[in-house]
Amino acid sequence: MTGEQWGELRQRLRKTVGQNNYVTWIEPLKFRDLLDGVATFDVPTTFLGNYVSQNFSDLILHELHSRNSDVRRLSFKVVANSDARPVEAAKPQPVERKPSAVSALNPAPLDSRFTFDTFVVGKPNELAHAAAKRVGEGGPVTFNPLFLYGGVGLGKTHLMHAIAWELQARRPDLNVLYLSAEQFMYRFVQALRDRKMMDFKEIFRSVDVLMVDDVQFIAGKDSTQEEFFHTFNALVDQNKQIIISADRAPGEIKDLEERVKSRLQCGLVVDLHPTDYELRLGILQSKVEQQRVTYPDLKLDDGVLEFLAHRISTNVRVLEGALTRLFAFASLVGREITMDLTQDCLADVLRASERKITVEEIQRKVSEHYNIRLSDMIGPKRLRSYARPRQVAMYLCKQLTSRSLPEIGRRFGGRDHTTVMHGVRRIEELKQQDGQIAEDLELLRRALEA
Ligand SMILES: Nc1ncnc2c1ncn2[C@@H]1O[C@H](COP(=O)(O)OP(=O)(O)OP(=O)(O)O)[C@@H](O)[C@H]1O
Repeated sequence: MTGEQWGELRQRLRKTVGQNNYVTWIEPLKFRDLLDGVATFDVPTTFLGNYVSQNFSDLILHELHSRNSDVRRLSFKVVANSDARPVEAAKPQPVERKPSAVSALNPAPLDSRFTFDTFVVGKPNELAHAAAKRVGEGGPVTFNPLFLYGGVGLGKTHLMHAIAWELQARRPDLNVLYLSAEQFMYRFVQALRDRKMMDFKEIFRSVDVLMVDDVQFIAGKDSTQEEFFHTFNALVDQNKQIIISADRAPGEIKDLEERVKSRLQCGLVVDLHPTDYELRLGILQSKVEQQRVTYPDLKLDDGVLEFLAHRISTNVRVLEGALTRLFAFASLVGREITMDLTQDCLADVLRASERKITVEEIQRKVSEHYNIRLSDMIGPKRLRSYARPRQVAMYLCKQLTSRSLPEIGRRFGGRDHTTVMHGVRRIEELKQQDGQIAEDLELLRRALEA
């Protein structure tokens, strides 16, 4: 690609993203060069680079590919000051280094923000952090597997990525493969379908470190579990490190075969406990530092962080989102971050965390809204007139409560968490395509948060 071609492409992007987005996000990108399939752009701030990479890189790559460009990845370099720091695209580097068979797997990319440097340690997560650090050193395998578990948004994925980054830096000779259990299953099914099981086995058995996120996903999937079990054993026999995460302890994962459970338990099992006030405050302070890169002059009143750490105790993701919104809002309206502004800007988040919305409330509101009986929503009937409201309710439970998918499943007549996941995804899709559903969701959300 040349600067001129980028100029043309920008004009096409203007049509796709609309004038406002174009002026705010696309116009400031200055094409720098294209090297080894990586197109680099100069950007004025880290924030802009991150935002574009998270929200527009797929679109830009799509446009490039439709023009037969051989750009594989985008990278953004901050040029506001002399020590330009590269900001990698949000979905950038695959973990693996060697151009070996592993690269054919195209596993989950790592998030460049999830490193040990950005992970704040406190009482609730100190053991998990210490164990992850140890594994990240890449020394002799002492516990196998390392099994990390904990509730939603408590940092499991963050720690897994941090281990992978650390290993990549310290031991570039190792083949590190990170993927979600869902991707493991997907690869497995694909290999079966394409009659490429030998390749599949070879790839998985040739890694030095295997990391599987959200392993609860394979519960109830018999043949995937079976294959996972064999892969697991083969790697342990070769003394290769395995790291697993899940939303609960191995023994508590329903529909997981006993032999898999006991395998998972035989290494070091550590949990991430719900955050306490001190940890939340520490995380907020560290996130403020990060926001400072984008908003160096924004004034933050004393007491605001303490207030947020007290009031938002659901999970770290919510806390983080609240802070990002607060900074963006204050900067847009050109005001200091005072307590008043905080309460104004985060009214919905504060309300939601103040008044814990329960699964039962959601079920009741949704059944009233669709005029069906509560028992029909929870019961086994599969008619669309019950199934759709049920999926809407599941979706809202996932969005508005901190319940895990298995927990939600249990409250919907003992359904499997994969049924919930399917329901949630379906509504996510419909929300985009069906105005009526989008409106229903919005109404219900407002009614529940009121
Ligand atoms: N101790 C921490 N320090 C800094 N950031 C944290 C910490 N714990 C969690 N976070 C941040 O909170 C967000 C959610 O974390 P993460 O995705 O790792 O959660 P998870 O446990 O994998 O959740 P899920 O069950 O939803 O997959 C991430 O942006 C992560 O960086």
